[in-house]
Amino acid sequence: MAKILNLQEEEHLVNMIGDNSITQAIFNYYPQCPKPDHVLGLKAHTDGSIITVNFADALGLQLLKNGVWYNVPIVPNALVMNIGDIMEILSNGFFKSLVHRVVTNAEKERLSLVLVYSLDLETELEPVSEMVDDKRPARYMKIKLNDYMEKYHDTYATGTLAIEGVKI
Ligand SMILES: O=C(O)CCC(=O)C(=O)O
Ligand SMILES: [Fe+2]
Repeated sequence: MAKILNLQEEEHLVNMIGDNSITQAIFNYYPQCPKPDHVLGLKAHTDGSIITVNFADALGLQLLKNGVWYNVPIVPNALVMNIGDIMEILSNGFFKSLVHRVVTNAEKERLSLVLVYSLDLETELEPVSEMVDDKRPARYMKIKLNDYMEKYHDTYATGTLAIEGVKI
């Protein structure tokens, strides 16, 4: 990703990942649902991660693009990766955190294993300096990851997106 951003210091993003960086493994179980039109498995959100890796056994994950929800297909033995809020902030908005949700299924249950790769909670999050210049000033305010995650959980509960709250 540092290469895509053309960062001089290619290891910069990797070097941000230290001994206290957090990886969460989340196992989601979605039972069969007799009323999939009325019940979501997981409401629309972005992940508060650098990147997220997802492995699921059935359709259900949907992504939002230009106001339209699309099914993420199940490709045998393939992992799905999505960008999270941390990467959107570090890249100064070059990479976008993916809005996604999970719909329920009347026919079958669903299992997913989600790996959420994050940083040390003490990290001061802000766009990396190389992604900021006069033409493209910082689009996200500086915030400690711990404080960001607090906002993230509050906004998740209210159904809004934390990333919107740190945009300048
Ligand atoms: O169950 C899934 O496929 C996605 C779960 C998810 O988006 C999450 O745990 O953040
Ligand atoms: Fe998610």
